[in-house]
Amino acid sequence: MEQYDEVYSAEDGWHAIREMRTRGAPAIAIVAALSLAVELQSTTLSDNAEEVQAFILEKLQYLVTSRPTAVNLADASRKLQKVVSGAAERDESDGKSVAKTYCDAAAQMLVDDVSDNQAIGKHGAAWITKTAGEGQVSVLTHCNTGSLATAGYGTALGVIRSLHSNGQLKRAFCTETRPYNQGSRLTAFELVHDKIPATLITDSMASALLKLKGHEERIAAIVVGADRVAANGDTANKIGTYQLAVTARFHGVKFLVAAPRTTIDLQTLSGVEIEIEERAGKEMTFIKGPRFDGVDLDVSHVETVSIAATGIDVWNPAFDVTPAELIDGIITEVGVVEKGPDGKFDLTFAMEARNDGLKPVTIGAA
Ligand SMILES: CSC[C@@H](O)[C@@H](O)C(=O)COP(=O)(O)O
Repeated sequence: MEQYDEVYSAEDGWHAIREMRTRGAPAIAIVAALSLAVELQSTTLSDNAEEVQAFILEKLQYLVTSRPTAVNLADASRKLQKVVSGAAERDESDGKSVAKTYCDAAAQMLVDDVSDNQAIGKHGAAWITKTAGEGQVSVLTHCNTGSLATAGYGTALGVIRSLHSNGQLKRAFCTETRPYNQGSRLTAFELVHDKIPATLITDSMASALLKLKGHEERIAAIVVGADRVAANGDTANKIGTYQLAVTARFHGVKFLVAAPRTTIDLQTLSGVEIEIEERAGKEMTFIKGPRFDGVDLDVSHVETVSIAATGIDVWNPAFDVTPAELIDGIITEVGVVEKGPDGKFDLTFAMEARNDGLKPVTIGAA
């Protein structure tokens, strides 16, 4: 079932993010930025440029409080604040022109995210096929990193889309991604929608999949998204990512992180500095689904049912941090960043690389 929620204000955007009606690091940033753009268009604004600037800054600061782990939102807020400050300082500026500059910059973020994802898909697919050699390959992914988590196309799912459109994909495997089931609800939906050959597994089946079917299915890589990549390459992503990286290393399967550079945070030096969001225990102890009368499912009646003993204590971190040492490459829109001879990632180089065609970069094998 597809349903669209309408967002008219920064407050609507904040709630859509906090309540996870929109989620995924890049999508959170874009929805936040656009929610304020919509509000600006329907608000009677002051003619005074500085007053409008102050209004926008206050709303951006509020939006950033919606969820802590994904850095894209803080990054977008910082960039938009800069754009707005520049507009307010221009001699001829007035309130309306400051608001228009904001709205144009927010709309451009949407456009840029889609093209960045397509470039990520292309670089990731090239790296994987070059590393795996002749023939089609399979890939395992976690959580949802597709059109429902970004402005469109997706990051890790963009790599899968790119492999599929090149005729290089044998099969995509996706985890259920407990406790919120982004894999079975969202990734599986996107894979079925795009008619990509795909198989759903529970999170606990990943090691068995690599051991029992890795060879036969030619599972060349586990590719995941990211909510924040620290300067040393440590990566915060959906809970369960870390254990996938451990099992990938044990089974000799490549482990790749696919993320636009808006997800790379050079201010955060390593994973220990990343704040991990803890969510309500009810996400684990209850599940939503159609009413079941013992024989048939009644899809017209969705109900929430308890799947755990009442009273049990629950720990529900939404993300974990995968140490850089377990990551083989970070796929960005300018190329795949590999470790240098010292065994470390140099993400500064990727952040400085240009993607406007003036100074093409090739990082890694892509
Ligand atoms: C391209 S999205 C990358 C990550 O944001 C994604 O894998 C993820 O962890 C999303 O978490 P969520 O809690 O659903 O917002």
